[in-house]
Amino acid sequence: MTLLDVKNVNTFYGDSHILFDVSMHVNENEVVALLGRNGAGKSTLLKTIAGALQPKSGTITFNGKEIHNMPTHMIAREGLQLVPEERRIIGGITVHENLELAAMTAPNPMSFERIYATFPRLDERRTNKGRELSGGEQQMIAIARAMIRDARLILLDEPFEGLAPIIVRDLMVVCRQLAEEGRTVIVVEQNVNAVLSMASRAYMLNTGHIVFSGTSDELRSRPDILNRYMGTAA
Ligand SMILES: Nc1ncnc2c1ncn2[C@@H]1O[C@H](COP(=O)(O)OP(=O)(O)OP(=O)(O)O)[C@@H](O)[C@H]1O
Repeated sequence: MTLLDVKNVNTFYGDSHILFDVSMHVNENEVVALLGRNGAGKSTLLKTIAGALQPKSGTITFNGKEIHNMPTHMIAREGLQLVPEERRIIGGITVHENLELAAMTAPNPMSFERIYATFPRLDERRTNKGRELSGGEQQMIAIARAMIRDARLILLDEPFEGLAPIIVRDLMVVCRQLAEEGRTVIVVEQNVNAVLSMASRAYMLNTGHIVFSGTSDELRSRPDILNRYMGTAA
């Protein structure tokens, strides 16, 4: 079943036209990769889907409901959560308090024990302040907050950026678990190999246009596309 349907979306920053007639869809339980060079419009698309930016035209339907005119907090209540690149962990409070804050605003929060079972590292660091955490641990909290709010669709903006390979491997396992638990994930990443090994399908954005959509296997077999739009062959 289609969970998210983006149709002919055009998004602007002021007079700057950034997304051009972007269409994509995501089925329930899929992990879908969104790829493209720096400045291609990936974050802009995630923000548009999450309601942080309003498209000038086009429609976005989530779980059968039109969401493109809804404010972010209402879209979040519908079960769609953006995990932004900058993570936004609160440094002055503990790991557990960061999670409690997320749970407070959720209609059906997930139990802390399930979160800690998924992230044993956070369990060990429960009483540490946010500012004392490594980049990987901060990313775990950012994903855990979306899980605690019981999001059906999680938008991950460059979750592996700046993280050590061993942490990336752990987070990739978590991303796969999210889909196995019945959640759906869109992941923006520069790390092509990592993201294609998690995602079943991929979209490529270039200067605000979708220039490829297909399965991860199809994209892997097209080094010409990877070279042209990302400057890298997977
Ligand atoms: N707040 C803003 N105001 C004006 N232009 C912006 C703003 N944010 C981004 N842009 C521009 O929009 C275009 C798309 O940016 P976006 O951040 O969506 O790209 P991206 O594919 O996510 O790249 P990156 O990997 O660098 O984050 C770029 O040309 C960028 O300069």
